[in-house]
This record gives sequence, structure tokens and C-alpha cells, in this order.
Amino acid sequence: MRIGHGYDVHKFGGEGPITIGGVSIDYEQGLLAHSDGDVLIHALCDALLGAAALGDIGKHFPDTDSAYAGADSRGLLRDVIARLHNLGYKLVNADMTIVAQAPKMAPHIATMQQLLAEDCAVDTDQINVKATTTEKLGFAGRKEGIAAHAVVLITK
Ligand SMILES: Nc1ccn([C@@H]2O[C@H](COP(=O)(O)O)[C@@H](O)[C@H]2O)c(=O)n1
Ligand SMILES: C[C@@]1(CO)OP(=O)(O)OP(=O)(O)OC[C@H]1O
Repeated sequence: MRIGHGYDVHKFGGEGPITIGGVSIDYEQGLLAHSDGDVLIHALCDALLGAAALGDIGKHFPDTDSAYAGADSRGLLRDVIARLHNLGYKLVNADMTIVAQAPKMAPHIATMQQLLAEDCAVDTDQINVKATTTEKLGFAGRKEGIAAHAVVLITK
């Protein structure tokens, strides 16, 4: 059994909606990024790659490569899962936290879990997504951006 941790941040800017965990959520601003800015999936990819000692998301999908401009992060996640499967690893479980003062994530959590389970080729009870504000403290609290944390276990 191996553990992995991922953390990512994207800054608000431009026009909404935002995409988090594969779900499009109406918001007054978008998230600035080379890809679709799905901060939750990026943290999950980093946790999976870390668990398998495969580096990080930027190593595999560089933000200098136009192939990933506007990329659907679900495609990146499926690619990461395929790399792990090729090494004989499978996901045991993933636990994630979205740090955002706004928008409200709760109505979208179940859909995120379904989509992420589908992309990771696991059951929905192997995927948990949570959300928290920071009680208006820090960059997330000032609604300057969104952060996400992910922890995974993988096994052969
Ligand atoms: N962007 C967010 C942040 C939080 N939630 C939900 O609200 C609950 C309370 O958040 P606190 O930061 O006050 O602890 C939290 O447990 C989440 O369920 C949310 O939906 N969207
Ligand atoms: C996802 C990638 C794709 O080019 O770009 P960004 O959308 O900027 O996201 P980041 O979290 O900085 O990760 C780096 C890249 O892999």
C-alpha cells in the first residue's frame, strides 16, 4: 500500500463558470489556468502520481505545451490512472477537500464523486469529496481563488 498527497490552487479571473471535479458550476468569475482549471482534479492527479513515485502533473502535462491549452482535466485524470494501471497499481480510496469561500460546493459533491469514480475506474464509495470555507481568512477567504487537497492510497 502506498500513500500520495496533492495540493493545487487556481486564481479567480475572467468569466465563469468554473469546473470543479468535472462539474460545471455557475460563478461570477472563472478560474485562470492553462487547462480548464479544475483544481480538484489537479490535486487528485498529483496525489496519484505522488503515490506511484511518478512526479507531478506539470511533469506529464506541461503548461508550456499547447496540447493542454483548455484541456478537460478529466482526460488528464484518466491518463494518470492508465499510467498507474500500467504499473500494476489500483486506487484503494481518495479523500479530497476543496477550500473555497464561494461558490457553494455541497449541491455538486455527489456528482463530482460519481464522475471521479468513473474516471478512476472505482466505486463511488472509494471517492470522498469535502468542501470548507476558511471563515473569510486568507486568499480563499477573500475569494481570490480556490485550493484543493487530495490524499490517496494505492495498491498492487
Ligand atoms: N465552498 C463551500 C464551502 C463549504 N461548503 C459546505 O459548508 C459546510 C460548512 O463550511 P465551513 O467552512 O463553515 O465549515 C461544509 O462542511 C461544506 O459542507 C460548501 O458547500 N461549499
Ligand atoms: C494542468 C496543467 C496542464 O498543462 O496546467 P494548469 O491548468 O495551469 O494547472 P496546474 O495545476 O498549474 O498544473 C499544470 C499543468 O499540468
